[in-house]
Amino acid sequence: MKKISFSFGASFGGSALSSEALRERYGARLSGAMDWLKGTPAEIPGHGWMALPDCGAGEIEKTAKWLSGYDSIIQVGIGGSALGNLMLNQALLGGFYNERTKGPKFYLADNPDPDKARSIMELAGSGRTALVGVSKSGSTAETMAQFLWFREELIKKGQNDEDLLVITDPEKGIFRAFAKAAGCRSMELPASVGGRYSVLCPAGLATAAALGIDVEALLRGAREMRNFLTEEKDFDRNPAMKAAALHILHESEKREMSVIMPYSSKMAYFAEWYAQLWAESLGKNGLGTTPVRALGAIDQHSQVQLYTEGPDDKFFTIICFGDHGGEVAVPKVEREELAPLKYLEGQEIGEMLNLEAKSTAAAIVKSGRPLLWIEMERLDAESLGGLIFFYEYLTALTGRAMGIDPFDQPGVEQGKKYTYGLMGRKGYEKDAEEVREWFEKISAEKISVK
Ligand SMILES: O=P(O)(O)OC[C@H]1O[C@](O)(CO)[C@@H](O)[C@@H]1O
Repeated sequence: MKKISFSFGASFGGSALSSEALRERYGARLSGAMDWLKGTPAEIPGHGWMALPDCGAGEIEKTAKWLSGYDSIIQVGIGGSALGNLMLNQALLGGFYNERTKGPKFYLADNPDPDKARSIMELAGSGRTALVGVSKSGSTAETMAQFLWFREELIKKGQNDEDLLVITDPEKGIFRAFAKAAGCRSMELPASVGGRYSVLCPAGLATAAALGIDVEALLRGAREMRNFLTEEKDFDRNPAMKAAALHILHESEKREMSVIMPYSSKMAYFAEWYAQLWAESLGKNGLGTTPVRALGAIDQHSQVQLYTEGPDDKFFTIICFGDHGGEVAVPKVEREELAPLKYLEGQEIGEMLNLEAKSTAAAIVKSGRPLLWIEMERLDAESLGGLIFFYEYLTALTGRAMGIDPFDQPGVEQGKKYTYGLMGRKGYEKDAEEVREWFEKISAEKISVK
């Protein structure tokens, strides 16, 4: 794995605590959380993601080979069953993949949006299409509704259940029952892995491998990061322990937002993926910090005013990349009226992005706000695997040290049940009744403007 470095020099901001006091206050609690994370999935439900880097890519590569024979792949899934794929594809294949590829085109239907679904089907055209359904629970309404619709569309164009792949719990759920009965291809989303921690299992990797992403390298990077983080006991040498302590400290001092701001267009979905991981894992029992996705340099021109002069309620992370690849340099400035732009002459745009990251970090720190600076030598599969594992471990560690379960999501389950009820699913009648009662309250005191 290429180097990933974590710089904590400006991570206290307005907090009066010193590094020594941070270690003293949180060190033992975090060591305890690390010991807890050494448990097994049998002892800790939802803990199976820690073993995923050891699973190997064998079965995934086999399925990927089959998928890559299609003209297009449509994946349906939402939340953890989509964001990991979107993140991997954007970070490692770059923009405009479908326009450039000689292999299958890839479409991900997450939000149930009729316009998007129709457009995907149109773009897939008359070529052969594989439909991949990803759902841990095998029952999420958005995913199941779209799966049923796309399946029907495939049948209309003469395809059948041999063109389906279902990735779901090994035993439970409607999806598994369907895969068994229909005899279609299926892969396991391990029972011990929750959706938002599932990117390094078939849920995230099967279609990624079909598009040419180096899955072995991703897993290798994750493995190296895991081995480092779980073996390094020294608080001052373990970036996950230090970062977890800082997040807890800042939350306790009312810095209740966690801003993540990578400086690369390829990492916009990384911030989305992180937001689910962080919010769904840690937002419990009245605790948690709100993840804020930002993207450099775009958000310099949108949010940085608030970051520097708004309330001191955020802990910032900026992620910067040593090598952006693809040389794009500003040409010679010859026209006289453009002379003030001569300072840009010969400058690399990728380098400009990095200088902007430094400038934004400096401006944030100058305004007294806390900031963690992460630098990745390169954005490749191995390093991304490392960064993914870092964030999964950091999240689990922070949650445990905060005294909450980082692997459940009872608050989202309620909304899912309400939707089932409103859509007439059997067994959820009481939920439907409840949501109607709440909605009476919500829709009172209405002001309509014609
Ligand atoms: O993979 P599933 O079970 O369809 O769930 C999709 C998403 O819905 C949630 O259960 C709730 O939003 C997430 O945890 C999960 O990633």
